[in-house]
Amino acid sequence: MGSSVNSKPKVIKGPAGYVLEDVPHFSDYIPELPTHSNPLQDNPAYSVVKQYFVHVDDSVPQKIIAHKDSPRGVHFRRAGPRQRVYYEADEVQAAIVTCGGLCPGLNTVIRELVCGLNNMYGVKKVMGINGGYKGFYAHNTIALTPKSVNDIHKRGGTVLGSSRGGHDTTKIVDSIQDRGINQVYIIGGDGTQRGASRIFEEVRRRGLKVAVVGIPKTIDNDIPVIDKSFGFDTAVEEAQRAINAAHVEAESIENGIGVVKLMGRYSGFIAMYATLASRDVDCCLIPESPFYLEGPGGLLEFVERRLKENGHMVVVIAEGAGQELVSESMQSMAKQDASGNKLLQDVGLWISHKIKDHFAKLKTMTINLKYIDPTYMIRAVPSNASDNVYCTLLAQSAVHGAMAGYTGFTCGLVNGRQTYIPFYRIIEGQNKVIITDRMWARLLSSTNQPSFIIHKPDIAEENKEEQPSESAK
Ligand SMILES: Nc1ncnc2c1ncn2[C@@H]1O[C@H](COP(=O)(O)OP(=O)(O)O)[C@@H](O)[C@H]1O
Ligand SMILES: O=P(O)(O)OC[C@H]1O[C@](O)(COP(=O)(O)O)[C@@H](O)[C@@H]1O
Ligand SMILES: [Mg+2]
Repeated sequence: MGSSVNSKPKVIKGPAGYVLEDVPHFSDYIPELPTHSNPLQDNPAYSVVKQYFVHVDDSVPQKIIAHKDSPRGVHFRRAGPRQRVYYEADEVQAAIVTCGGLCPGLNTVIRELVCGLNNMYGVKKVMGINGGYKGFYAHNTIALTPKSVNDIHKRGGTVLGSSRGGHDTTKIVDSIQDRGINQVYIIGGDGTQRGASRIFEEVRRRGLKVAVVGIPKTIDNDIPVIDKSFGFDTAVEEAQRAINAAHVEAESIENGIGVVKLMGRYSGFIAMYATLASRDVDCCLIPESPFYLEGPGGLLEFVERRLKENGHMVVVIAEGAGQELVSESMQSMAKQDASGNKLLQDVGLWISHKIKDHFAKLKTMTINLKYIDPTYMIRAVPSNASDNVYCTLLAQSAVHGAMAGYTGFTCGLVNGRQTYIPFYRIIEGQNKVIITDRMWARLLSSTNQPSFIIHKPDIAEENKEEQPSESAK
């Protein structure tokens, strides 16, 4: 593992409560590095753009809703090309690595990093690290050229391969030094960005001129601060196809029930957006909103009612929903994957059995339930048009930032603008659906499903027990 003394956050304060949570720069720890004029100023495609270079003081506010007297609040550095760069083209040896689970758009980001480095800055030496973090020290590298990556954006997955676990900071930074790498582009989710932050700290401790740049990836959309992660739109679109199939099946048979499981380990964004987009879903269950099955206000009562009203229904369940219920009923222990993420039980299968058992016992209604699990199919598709454009902008922002000498940052869209966000802000928590926010209220009103809060008998009982009696006060 690297240095235990982490670099301090760079926070710059201005008038009227303005705060810039800035990102590290080579000049913070390496004095008197030479700079060069940005080659983009002679590039015919870009040289015509007025004010193509981003002003040094440009920043993007984290919150755009403002009150008359409220302070200006937290800002992030605006991404984009700078007038001066810290590398000459033939000096750069870039490396790209993809870590964690698959996500639509990974290949587009790889392609646009390679093409962006080459076309905008004339960088020819780009290598791919094979198979995630452990590839730095356990596998051979792959040479990447604009020609070799030309068509990869049309394919799902990652041409570099990926993995969980295997993050060894010292071995990774040794490999970076041994291979002469001076720009590292690390594409991955929350776990990956934590690993990237450790790599940055070790690189800085060793005083190396190596830009460490994170590009946030996760179809779960659970990375904080940023508007959304790439591949999320594609995943929601693909989820629609599964929901459609479930609806067609359910509608075509008496008392038909379609159950669709979608990804979302800790955050139910895909399930929520797919439900809102589809209009065919009767009930959406996510990890953030606990539910219960039996009794008044429970899921089974609701299923009965919907079948009586409509003759069919569709349930969408995020894989991380109701995990406590599944563990309770199957008496199983919590397990972890190689990266330390919770390994989930198949809640879709479990809930399908519970619904079937309920109606079998009830004997008054025969149901026809079809369970669809499209999770890995959704993750493996190539990105759609809007995600492709998003991936391109992210990759180009990453390249501009590294060339300008910034390091220890993740690129991200904040209020529709590309920004550079310090690692510590990205890894401090997880983005979750807030069930007291308007979006979840919109969902509840569109499905008319129970909120599972008011009537839960157990909660009422627990509350009763927790109330101290008059004599105990
Ligand atoms: N706290 C951490 N410190 C260092 N590396 C980590 C940490 N958490 C995860 N990683 C590494 O990041 C990589 C991807 O993490 P994982 O959680 O599997 O996926 P994701 O990045 O998509 O969340 C793995 O190789 C894992 O070892
Ligand atoms: O089976 P795998 O490949 O470990 O991945 C399953 C997990 O990967 C995800 O698709 C994405 O998670 P990460 O972004 O952490 O990789 C989760 O939704 C899912 O729980
Ligand atoms: Mg993750």
